[in-house]
This record gives sequence, structure tokens and C-alpha cells, in this order.
Amino acid sequence: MSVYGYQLLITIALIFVTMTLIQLWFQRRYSYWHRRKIPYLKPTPLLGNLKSLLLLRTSFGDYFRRLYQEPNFQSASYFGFFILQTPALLIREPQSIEQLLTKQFTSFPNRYEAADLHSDPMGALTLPLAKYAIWRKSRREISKLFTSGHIKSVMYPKLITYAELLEEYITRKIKQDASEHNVGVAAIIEVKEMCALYTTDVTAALLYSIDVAGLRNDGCEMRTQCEDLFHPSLRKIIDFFAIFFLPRWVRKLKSKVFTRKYADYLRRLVEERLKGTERKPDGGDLIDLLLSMQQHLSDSEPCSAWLRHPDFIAAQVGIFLLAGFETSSSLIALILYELAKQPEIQRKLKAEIAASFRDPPNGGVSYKQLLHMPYMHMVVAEGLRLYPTAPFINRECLPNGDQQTLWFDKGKKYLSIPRIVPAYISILGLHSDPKFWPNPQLYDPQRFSQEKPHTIKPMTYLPFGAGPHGCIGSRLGMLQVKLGLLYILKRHRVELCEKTTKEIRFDPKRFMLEANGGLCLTFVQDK
Ligand code: HEM
Repeated sequence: MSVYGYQLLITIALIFVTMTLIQLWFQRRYSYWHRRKIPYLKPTPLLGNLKSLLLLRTSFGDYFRRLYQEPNFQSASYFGFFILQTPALLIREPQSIEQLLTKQFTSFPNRYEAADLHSDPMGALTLPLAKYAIWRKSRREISKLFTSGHIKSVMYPKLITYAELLEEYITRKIKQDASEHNVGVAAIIEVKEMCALYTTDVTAALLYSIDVAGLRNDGCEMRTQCEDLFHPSLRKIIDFFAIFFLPRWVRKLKSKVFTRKYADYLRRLVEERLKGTERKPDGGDLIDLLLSMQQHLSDSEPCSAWLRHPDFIAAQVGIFLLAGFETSSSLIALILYELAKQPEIQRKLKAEIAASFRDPPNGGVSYKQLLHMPYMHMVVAEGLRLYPTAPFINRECLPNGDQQTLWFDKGKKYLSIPRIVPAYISILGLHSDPKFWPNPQLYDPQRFSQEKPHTIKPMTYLPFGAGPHGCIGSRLGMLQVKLGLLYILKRHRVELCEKTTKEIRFDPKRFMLEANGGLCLTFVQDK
């Protein structure tokens, strides 16, 4: 045989050996759950079980709901699946969910998704992504802003101002429409954008003491910056996937949570805000609070250098803006859609709203009154069930030893979660399970009627997550959604129109649940 013949033979042999080794490696990886005798979803080579998500065929919420609804695991309390080659768990059973989120918090102290502190400090310092020591101190401080006393006395009066502006926005659109088409009492409005302007205004005013005037001017820089951040590009999609599903790659890929443009905007916003305003006598806002924390931080505090990092405040400003505006605005829009579909429910809600404005006569609705509007509460609670805008959550197992056992029954061993394996919960899956919610696709506020307080099984309704990592802004979120609906429906009603989508599909490019495309409704002025 010639030299070339030998070389060819060796090359073929090397390719064969390499392919065999790769195949064996994959076999070993994908037998992870089999070896542990844990039921699992069969993976596709290379992609694991992530194919539909990687091809942007489905939204994140739908993806995890489909996992939850996998026909083979309907009676399973949990099962394994693969994020590419990484083993992960879906926890389905409410008691185990409780263990994961609350009872065994010390073994599951972090979310799985992560940014890298060294290459992306601004992303890694944000409250949801910060790891335990930094998260604990930040959460403790920021919680002071969300006490019921602060919300009632400082935030509520400002919220009313912006809810009134929301009502004015609708009146203005109707007037504009009247002059253009001579109709006079109605206008078609794209509600997603309208609600996003409202919640952006609210977040800027309440947390940063800035009036961005988005509702008054039909837009503002803050809104444009957020939209830009979500505008998809290949780089952003890769970063996003790395942060959420492959956090151990973020350093190598230099993935960042915020784009450079958004990060610069946040730095500028904090700088200008600190230059321009004096400290507020009412206890200030998020920026004041964090600045004061940095000034009083002792060197003995774990991670104090990171907590004093120049981007620490901008990081929280950036994430609270996204967490605060997107979830609530999407929810208001989706509830309005359901109310337009079911006029009887809308009529009942409007009757309750009218009664609350009559008592006291000519007065506004007080904080206490708003909290005690039973039908409003039912409408919003059911909206959160059908559309939990943050549709899935996770925790990473970090016990002291190698394995963490979740206990199901007293003394009965249930499931050992290996270290570093992410455990996911599909909130949308739980909320759509007919075992817990009969006829789950029907929007029916009666499910939350006060006459049936004990019918909801614990841990089957988790719109704000649960445990120490649960939503820090849940009270504010509920309040801005309720006040938004109150002022939208005070003098107007919503109806379906020819432009309204027939069926809500969730946007596959958004992490939160959001209707795909525009969501148009007709707003009709009451006689
Ligand atoms: C209807 C509105 C909202 C919904 C449905 C919602 C939902 C959620 C959910 C499901 C989580 C994850 C909880 C977990 O992992 O257990 C979360 C976390 C969080 N939310 Fe909200 N949220 C809303 C409004 C808000 C608002 C108004 C703010 C702030 C102004 C906010 C700030 C946050 C933050 C910072 C976290 C991370 C907390 C931590 O890790 O300690 N959210 N939210």
C-alpha cells in the first residue's frame, strides 16, 4: 500500500474512533436519568429536549406547559429532561414544589440562570440573578420599599395620578378618532402599548422619582430603550439562551444580560437622577435606598465590594424596570381581552367600580377601598391564573453534600436531586391542569369567589412564585393592575373589533407571557 493509502486509512480510523467516542459520550450523558432510575423524556441527540424552543417555534411558557402536560408523565410527580446535554428536572407535584421553594430553601438558594460577575457585573448583580450572599443583603434592603405602609402612603397617591393619565389617554384617543372619522364615542386602541406606557410611567415615578411622561406624549425614551432591548438579534438570542439554560457557558461566550446601549442608558439615568434631586422626606425611592445602603455598608458584610460596585444601583434599576412594567402591562392587556370577550363579567366589574366611586360621593377610590373590591380581586386573580405572565421558575440544587433529598411524606424518601441540577416548575402548566382547575381554558373569575376559599389546593396557584425568592413586587403589581383596570373601565368599556385576534398565542421571542402581535380592542365611552 502506498504512503497515501496508509494516510487515508489512518484518517478514516481516526474519524471512526472520534465518532465512536462522541457517540459514547452522548450515550453516557443521555443515560443520566436512566442510571438514577428516574423517569425521563427521551432526548434528541445534541439538542436534548430543547428543539422546539431553539427553533423559536414556541414561547417559553408554552414549552414548559407542554413538558408539564407530557402524556407519559401525567401521574408522575417529577421527571427528567435534557437542556441540550444538561440533565434537568421538572417538578410537577405540589408538595414537592413546596419543598423546593420554601421548606428546603437552604438547599435551593439560587435560580439556575446566571450571569458572570466578572465579565457582566451589571447582569450578575441584578436581584433575580444575584447569588445567595449578594441576593440576601440586596433583597433585605429593597424589601423596605415594598412594605404595605410605604405602598399605601407613598406609592398609592402617585399611582392614582398615573391611572388618571391612563384614562385621559383613552379619552384623547377617542377624540382623535372622532376628528379623523367623525365617530365620536369610540376608538380602536392597541392595548399592549397603552398598558406598557402606563406601567413604564408608574415604575419610573415610583421607583426612580422620574416623570417620563410616556402616556402624555405617546412614548418616551425609557419605553424605547426597553423595546430596543427586546428587539431580537442572533447575538441576543444566543446570550439569552446561555444565561437561562447554559449558565456555565456565559463566561466563555461573554454573554451579557443587558445590551451595551441599555446599560449605558441605565448608568446615565442613575447619574442624572443623583445629580438632579434632593433626598426625599418620604423615604425615597429605589435609587435613594440603595445609595444609602452602599454608604452604610460595613466592610465585614459578605461581598461588600460587589454591593458597592459602581454598576450595582444601575443593575437594580434595569431589572426592576423590566420586572415591574412587563408582567403587569401584559396582564392588564390580557384581562381586557377576556373582558371584551365576556361582556357579562365586564358589566359586573363596571358596576363594582361605579359603586366604589360613589362611596364617598365625588371622592376617589381609597387604598383600603381598592383592596376590598371583591369582584375586582376575582377578575385579576383569574387573569393571573390563565395568564401567569412569568410562566415558569426554577431553582438550582446547592446542598452541602452531593445530593439533596426532597421529602414527600414524613420520613418517606422521595427524590434525590443531584447537586447543580436545575429543577423547573411550570406555573402555566399547574394553572392549566384540569385536576386543579376544571375547564382550565375558560376565563372564570368565580373560581376565586369568597364563597369557595378552600377549593384551591396549596402550591397549585403560583402567579408570583413562592418562598424567599418569590416576587418582591407582588403587592405593587396587583395594585397597578387593579388601578389600571379601575380607571380604564371607569368611563369606558372594551369590545372586540375586526382587528382583535381570535385566539391568544404567546410571543415565542419573549421570556414573559405576552400576546403575539398587537392586541386591538374598541374602547367605547359610556353614555
Ligand atoms: C402582575 C405582576 C407580576 C407578576 C405576575 C410577577 C411574577 C413574578 C414571578 C413568578 C417571580 C419569580 C418568583 C419565584 O421564583 O418564586 C417574580 C420575581 C420577581 N419580581 Fe415579579 N411579578 C410581577 C410584578 C412585579 C413588580 C411590579 C416588580 C417590581 C417593581 C417585580 C419584581 C420582581 C423581582 C425583582 C423578582 C425577583 C425576586 C428575587 O429573586 O428575590 N415583579 N415575579
